[in-house]
Amino acid sequence: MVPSALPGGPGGRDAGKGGKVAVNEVELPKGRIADWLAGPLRANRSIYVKVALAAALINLFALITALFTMTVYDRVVPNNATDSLVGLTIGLVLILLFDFVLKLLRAYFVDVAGARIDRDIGRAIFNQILNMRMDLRRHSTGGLSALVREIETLRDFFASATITALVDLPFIVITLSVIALIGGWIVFVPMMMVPLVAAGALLSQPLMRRLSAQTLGEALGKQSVLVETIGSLETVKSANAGPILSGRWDAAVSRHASSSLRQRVISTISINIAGTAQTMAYTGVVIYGVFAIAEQRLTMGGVIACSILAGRVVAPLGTIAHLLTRLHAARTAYQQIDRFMSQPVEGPAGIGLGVGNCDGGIEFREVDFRYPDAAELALTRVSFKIEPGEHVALIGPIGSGKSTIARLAIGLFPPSSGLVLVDGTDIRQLAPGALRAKTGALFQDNALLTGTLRDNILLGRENVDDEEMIRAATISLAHDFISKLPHGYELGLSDRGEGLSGGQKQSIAMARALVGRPPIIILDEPTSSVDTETEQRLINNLREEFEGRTLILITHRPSLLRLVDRIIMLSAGRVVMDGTPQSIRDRVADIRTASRKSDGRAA
Ligand SMILES: Nc1ncnc2c1ncn2[C@@H]1O[C@H](COP(=O)(O)OP(=O)(O)OP(=O)(O)O)[C@@H](O)[C@H]1O
Repeated sequence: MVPSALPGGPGGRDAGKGGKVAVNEVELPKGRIADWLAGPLRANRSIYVKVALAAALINLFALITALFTMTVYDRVVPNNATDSLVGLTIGLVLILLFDFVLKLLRAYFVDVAGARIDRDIGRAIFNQILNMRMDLRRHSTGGLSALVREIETLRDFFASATITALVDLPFIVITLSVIALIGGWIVFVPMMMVPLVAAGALLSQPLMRRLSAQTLGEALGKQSVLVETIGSLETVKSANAGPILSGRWDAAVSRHASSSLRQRVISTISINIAGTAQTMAYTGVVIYGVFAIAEQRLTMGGVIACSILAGRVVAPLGTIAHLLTRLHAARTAYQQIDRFMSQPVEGPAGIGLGVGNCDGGIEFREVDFRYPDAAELALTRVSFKIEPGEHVALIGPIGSGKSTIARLAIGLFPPSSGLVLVDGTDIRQLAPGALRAKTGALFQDNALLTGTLRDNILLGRENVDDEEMIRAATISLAHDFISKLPHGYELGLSDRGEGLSGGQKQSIAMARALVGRPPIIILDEPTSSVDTETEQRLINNLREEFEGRTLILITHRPSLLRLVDRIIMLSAGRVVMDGTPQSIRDRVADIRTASRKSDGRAA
């Protein structure tokens, strides 16, 4: 193998602790937003400036409209000055037109920013999922997909009323100043509403924070049940597991419904406090105005302008109260996504080594391995060296660690201790993609993806030509049935290869492992879904195919052992025998004879 420098994934950061659905509050590093969120927000800076500008102008127009009303009542009505009214009306219509256009533009820009945030954060999370270290995986499939959905909560928070509300805040002070200028002490009426609304919003915060975390955790739990059920519908039906899953679903839904109901009640209370305060400010100004007019401290137009402006003071507070209730949902979503995004990705930090000419030598040196959260080691002190071009079978009872070795050999999991080497290089130094490009692997789940048969065979090796695809499919016997299909290799498969039999799926997965002639082939139970006659034909095809390439074959089928020149036998995660098929057979026979003898003596 000739290592070459390749850009690897981002460097590992410390993993946070995560629960499947438990959402705990996490302290964020103060004053710093993570790059995955800060980047998209920064990229939208110019849009936010436009939105802020539009919001500022809209506020200004609101002030002008109030002053227009005052002028009409104080100057036009008493003097019957219809000429001035025409001029004022034309001015107002223009302002209203501007206001209308600006509000449309503001909404449009906010949506554009939202769509970009969605796309950028979504891409970052998807890449993190693709590169995630399997040993750090803590989320169930449903939990993970629910987490991705939380982007919407963040998007809504950052791309909607937030910016407008932030711009509205300084206008509270400006509007209060204008009220004071027009009506003097009357300004205290709307001013008194400010602490009332603020207190309503702030008092609900601790509860909202707790409820947001709880609601999100329960949403993840609900999604887990849903995804698990849909993904295993056939098994669920055949095992008659419907009632159990319905029970789980009902429990998850009612837990989620009850906490989101509580969250909504609290949020509605603080939003209604703001609404009531707005009405109180308006009517308070009118009542105060009656006395002010009587004492000739204020004109009728002044009172009306002040009442309109009083509403403008309290309205943004209402928006902020609403935002504060959403802040916690956004904060919880941010913490959860950040915890996931902070997990180290697979592959070496920074630059990973590429794999040039791969000879195909594989070595396990004193490898211990424990699955995440597992009590027992799945592999204990496993050592073996497979020379380039050697054909090795891994055999042993179920759960003895055969598939685990295959997973470690292609770097899906790093060893807990010890070394896994390919051509003498620790695979933790290799870029995972580069290593897997040199490996053809068939695992037990034979996962096929949505797309054509061609897409599924060429998955990850799109540069391979049709001739090579058909060659691989012919060897795996997939060509036998594909050539009889009306659409042939263009047949579209739906979710997970529905529409194909188990054996057909397996032969497609086998063709995928063989296509492009990778120097290392790993086959985990490659004939578990086929009949003995097909298996025999496959063995004949594969014998020649494996010539000069390294093969790790995991099997319970003795017939497949004809393809290998060495057998490694595992038991309870340890290598118990390692030798040629003949030597293993002899030793097994010796052990059986010895055990029969000792049984006989005991009898
Ligand atoms: N994803 C996982 N998380 C936790 N433990 C696992 C996981 N996969 C396997 N194990 C455990 O690791 C041990 C080895 O499993 P492995 O799949 O390697 O066995 P195997 O020899 O391939 O079995 P089989 O012949 O049934 O395929 C088993 O005890 C199993 O329970």
